[in-house]
Amino acid sequence: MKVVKFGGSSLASGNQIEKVFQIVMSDPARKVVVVSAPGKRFAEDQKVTDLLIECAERCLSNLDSQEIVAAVIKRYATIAEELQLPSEIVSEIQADLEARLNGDRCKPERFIDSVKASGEDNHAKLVAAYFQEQGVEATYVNPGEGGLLVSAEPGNAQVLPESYERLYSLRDRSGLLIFPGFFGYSKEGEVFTFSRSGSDITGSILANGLKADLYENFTDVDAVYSVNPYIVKRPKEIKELTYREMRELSYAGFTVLHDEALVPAFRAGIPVQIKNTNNPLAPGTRIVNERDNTNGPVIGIASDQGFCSIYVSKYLMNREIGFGRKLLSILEEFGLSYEHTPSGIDDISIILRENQFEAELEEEITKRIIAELHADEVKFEHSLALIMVVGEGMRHNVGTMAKASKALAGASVNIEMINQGSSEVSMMFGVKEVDEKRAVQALYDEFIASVTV
Ligand SMILES: Nc1ncnc2c1ncn2[C@@H]1O[C@H](COP(=O)(O)OP(=O)(O)O)[C@@H](O)[C@H]1O
Ligand SMILES: N[C@@H](CC(=O)OP(=O)(O)O)C(=O)O
Repeated sequence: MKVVKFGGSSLASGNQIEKVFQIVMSDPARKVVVVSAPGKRFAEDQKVTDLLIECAERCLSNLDSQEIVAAVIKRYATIAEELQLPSEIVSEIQADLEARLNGDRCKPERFIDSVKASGEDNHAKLVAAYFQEQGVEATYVNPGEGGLLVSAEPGNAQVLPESYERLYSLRDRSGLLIFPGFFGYSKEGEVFTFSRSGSDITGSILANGLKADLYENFTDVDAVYSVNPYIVKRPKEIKELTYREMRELSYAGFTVLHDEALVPAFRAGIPVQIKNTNNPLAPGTRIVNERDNTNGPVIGIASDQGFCSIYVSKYLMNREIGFGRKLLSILEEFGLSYEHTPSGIDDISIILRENQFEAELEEEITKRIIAELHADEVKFEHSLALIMVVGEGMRHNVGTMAKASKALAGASVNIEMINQGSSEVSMMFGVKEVDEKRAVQALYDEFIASVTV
């Protein structure tokens, strides 16, 4: 039995949904279909989820949202028309969205989640209606009724462990099950969404809960490429990679799969297959527990922008008990989360996402670190990109770091920081954002383009 998830791009139009129908029907093992909200049909298009967020935020600010509501409804109406579905389905979607927009606004973040979740919820109903029109037994499943319980964290929900057992009973239902991605219900019965792109997480949870043989994730590319195709033209496709490799890569910028979408499948030992809705015969990429190391030390190179570092130095920092804890607790008090902490004898850098900062906060943090930790120097550095070089083979190869540094030097890229992950499957380089593309290309040429598999 297979759980199959289709992303927003795969469900963006009537024509795309027809392809989805053909794919699902071509394999009787495909039992559960997880759907996203309609995504972009072309580069400048807007995702329905983005429209819904804008709509909810306008409502909260008491601004007129009629135009955006109309744009959302138009997306569904166009799809329904293309699929020749009766117009009642669109009226139901409109009534549902209006009810949500007229709902309780006392807790703004929960209000936003309820509106946001309507994108997948209503699309699952529409997709189920289309399958039924084709004479197929297909039922929409509400995540609350189906057993997907999540923590009450708006926009960042986590699955509750008891969900898995509850979801198992979905196996007994007959026909296809059309399940909306991206959200679940708290124990109190309220809607909470995962973080953005979280329909991938729903698919993985369902694969685990239903003990599926395979979790297929259909998107708009033939495979996971060894590097972001927007940075390097026609990069090599990855045939197979491990959960650990993919988790590191998706965390570091391979947006093709949400970085939290691997753990549920991994825990149940279920392979994940990335496939293309627009080219379903392409084999895609398989994510498994172990693979043969046939590709050299590096399998993929991911990068992401928008980081900053706080560099703190103090002579004899290494001998001061509790220095790191005190430093991190200052950040905790400001509600900041950090990504990495490379350190030396007398210094430490803390890498954070830049979007958490405003200029005044920077000043306050600097003052507190100097006053409370008596640091010799505190320095903020902005506009950094992190590049993650990933591969299980790195554990068995000497000299990977030296080769990477040489490649970066050859491209005149200055390395701002280096961090070798304890897992030994990744190596991270911090560079200036302006150098990101050049650095990725140089590393790709060194480790991937030159290797023949
Ligand atoms: N290394 C990579 N391999 C493949 N796709 C990548 C990679 N890095 C980033 N992407 C992007 O991920 C996109 C697919 O993810 P996403 O847009 O979330 O699709 P969906 O709508 O199916 O959820 C691709 O179109 C591509 O632009
Ligand atoms: N629609 C949600 C959830 C999701 O997973 O979407 P997509 O499959 O289009 O990445 C979002 O945009 O965040």
